[in-house]
Amino acid sequence: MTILVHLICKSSATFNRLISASVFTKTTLHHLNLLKPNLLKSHFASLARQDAFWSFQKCTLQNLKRTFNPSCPSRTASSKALSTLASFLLGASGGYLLYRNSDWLLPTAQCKSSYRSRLSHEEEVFDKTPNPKFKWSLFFSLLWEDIFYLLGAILAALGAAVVNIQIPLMLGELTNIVTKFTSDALSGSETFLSEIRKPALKLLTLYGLQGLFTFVYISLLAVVGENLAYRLRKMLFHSLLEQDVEFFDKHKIGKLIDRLTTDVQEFKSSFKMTVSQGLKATVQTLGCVISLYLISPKLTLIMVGVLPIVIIGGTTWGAMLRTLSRDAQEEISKSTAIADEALGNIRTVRSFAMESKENQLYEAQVLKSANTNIRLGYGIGMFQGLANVFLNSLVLGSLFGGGWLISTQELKAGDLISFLVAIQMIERSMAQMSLLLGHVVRGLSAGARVFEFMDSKPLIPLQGGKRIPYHALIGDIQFKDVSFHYPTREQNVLRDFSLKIPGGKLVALVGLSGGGKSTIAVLLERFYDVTAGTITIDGVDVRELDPAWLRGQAIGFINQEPVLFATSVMENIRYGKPTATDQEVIEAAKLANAHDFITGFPKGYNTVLGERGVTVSGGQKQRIAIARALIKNPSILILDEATSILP
Ligand SMILES: Nc1ncnc2c1ncn2[C@@H]1O[C@H](COP(=O)(O)OP(=O)(O)OP(=O)(O)O)[C@@H](O)[C@H]1O
Repeated sequence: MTILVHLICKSSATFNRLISASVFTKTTLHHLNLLKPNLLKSHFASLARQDAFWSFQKCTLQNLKRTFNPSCPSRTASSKALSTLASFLLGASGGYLLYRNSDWLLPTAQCKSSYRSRLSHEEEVFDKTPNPKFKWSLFFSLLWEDIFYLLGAILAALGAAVVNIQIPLMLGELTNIVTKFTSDALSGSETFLSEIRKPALKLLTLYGLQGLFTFVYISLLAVVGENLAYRLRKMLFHSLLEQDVEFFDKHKIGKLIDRLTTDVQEFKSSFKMTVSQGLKATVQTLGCVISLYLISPKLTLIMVGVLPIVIIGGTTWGAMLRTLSRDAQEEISKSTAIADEALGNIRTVRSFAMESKENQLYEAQVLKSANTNIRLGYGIGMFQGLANVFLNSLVLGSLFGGGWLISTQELKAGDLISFLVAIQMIERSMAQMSLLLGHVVRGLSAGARVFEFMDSKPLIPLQGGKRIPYHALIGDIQFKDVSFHYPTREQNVLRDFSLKIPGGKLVALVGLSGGGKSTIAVLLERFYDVTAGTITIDGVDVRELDPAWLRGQAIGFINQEPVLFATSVMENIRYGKPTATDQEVIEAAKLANAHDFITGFPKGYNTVLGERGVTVSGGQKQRIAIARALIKNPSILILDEATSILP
C-alpha cells in the first residue's frame, strides 16, 4: 500500500528526520522507518540541538516559505538570524525564556506583562455573543416526553394547595366549638367529644391528604427534573461535540463546561421549585384570599387593597435582581474558566513559577464574583425584609380589624382564627414566592445559556458526502488559489496559495513560525472552510467529501501537541480505530516504535495514563499518538511536528 507522508516541519530535528527518511518516498506502511531511531541519525544531528544555529538555516528557507504564503512578514533573513542569535546569547544569560525553537524566544518581562493582562484581553476574543434568550418551544418539546409525570406532579401540588386552603377553615370551625364550651351553658366532655369528633377527624384527614400529595408531587417532580437534566446534558454535549472548530476558538472551554454542569443544575432546581412551590404558593394565596372573602368580605377588601402596590414594587425589584443575578453567574463562570485553565495547564504554570500570579488572577475574579453575589444578596435581603414587614403588618391589621368586627358582633372568634391562619398561610406562600422569584430569575438565565447552543447547527457537518473507495484513492492533493483567514481574526494566513502534491510523495513544508504550515494541514482536514479557492483530493473538492470519512479514514493527522486520554495505552491507540483487535494495536505500536517502552511499563498496554497523558514522557506521548494515527492505516499521513521531540 502506498503511503503519502506530509511532514510539516519547523525544527531542525524534524527536518533531519525528513531527510533521513526521504529514501522512503514511495514506501509501505511497514517500512515507515521514519519513526525508527536508528535511522533518524543524520549528518545534521549535531546541528539539531543548536536551536539558534538552526534558525540561520531556516532563514535561508524563507524564500521557499514565501512561495507558500506571499503575505508572510518581510523581515530579512539576516536581521532575523541576528536577532535569533542575540536571543540565544541572552537566553544563555537567563534574561529570556528559552525553548527548543528559537522563534519562541520572548523577553521574560514581556511575557509576564501579557500574562497579567490575560483576563482583560480574553474578553476581546471569547464569548462576544449577546445575552442569550430563553427558548420556550425547545423547553416544552423537552418536557413533552414526561408530560404525564408532570401533570401528575402539578395535580398533586394543586391537591396539596387545595387541602392547605381547607385547613384554616377547619381550624376556625374547631375554635368555634371550643369557644362554645367556654360558656357555662354548655359543659360535659361527652357533648364536647361528640361535637368535636367530626371536624377533628376531617382535619386529621386533611393533614394525611396533605402529606400524601406532598410525597407524590415531590417524587414525580424528581423524575421530571432528572429526566430534563439528562436530556439537556445529552443534547448540549452532543451539540457541542458537533460544533465547528471555529466555535471552540470563540468560546472558553471552562464556560462551556459550566453550561453542562452548573447551569443545568441551576435550571433543573429552579424548574422543580417553580412547579412545586410556585404552583402551590400561587394556588394557596388565591384560595386563601377567597376563603378570607367568604369569612369576612369587609376585612378582606381592606387587606387585599394594598396588594397592587406590592406587586408593582416586587416586579420592579425583580427586574433589578435579574440583572444582578446574570452578572453574578457570569463572574462565577469566569472564575471557573481561570481555575480550569490553570489546573489544566499546571505544568506550564509550575515551569514559569506562576502560581502566585494564577492565585492573584483567580482571587481577583472570585472576589469580583463574591462582590456581585453580595450585592445580589443585599437585593434579595432587602426584598425579603420588606416583604416580611408587609406580611406581618397584615397579621396585625387583621387582628385589629377582626377585633373591631368581633366587638360589633359581625365576626365570631373562630372566624378570626380562620382569618389569621389563612393570612399566615398567604404570608408563607408569598414569602416562598419572593424566594422563588430569585430562583426563577436565575433559572431562566441559566436555562437560556443551556439552550443557546443546543440547537445550533455547525457550518461544516460531521458527516455526509462523497467517499473515494480505498483502492481508488491515489492521494493527489491540490490547493488552488486558496485564501484563508481564521474566523476569529481578519488577517489572511494564506492568499492565492497554490500547491500540488502528487499521490505517493513525501513532502515537507518548511517555514517560519506562524507561516501557515499547520493551517494547510487543518484546511486539508476541513477543520475550516477556505475563504476563496479550492482544495481537492484526487480532483474532488474537500467540501464535497464526507468529513467523517476524510478525517476518520483517509487522513491520519498527528498534530503539534498530541493529547492522550486518561485511559489505558491500549484504548488510547484503539481510539484511532475503535474496531481494532489487540493484535492490531500492538502492530501499530511496533510501527511507531512504541511497543518496547509500553511493554516496559509494569502493566504494559493496560497502563492507565494520567489526564491528557501527563504520566508519560513527551516522546512516549508522541509515539503513542503516532500509533493511534497509524492504526487507521490512512492513505494520507500528516505529521505536524509530530516527531519534534523524538530522539
Ligand atoms: N485558531 C486560530 N485562530 C486564529 N488565528 C490562528 C489560529 N491558528 C493559527 N492562527 C494564526 O494563523 C497563522 C498561521 O498559523 P499556523 O499554526 O498555520 O503556523 P505554522 O506555520 O504551523 O507555525 P508553527 O511553525 O509555529 O507551528 C499564525 O499567524 C497564527 O497566529
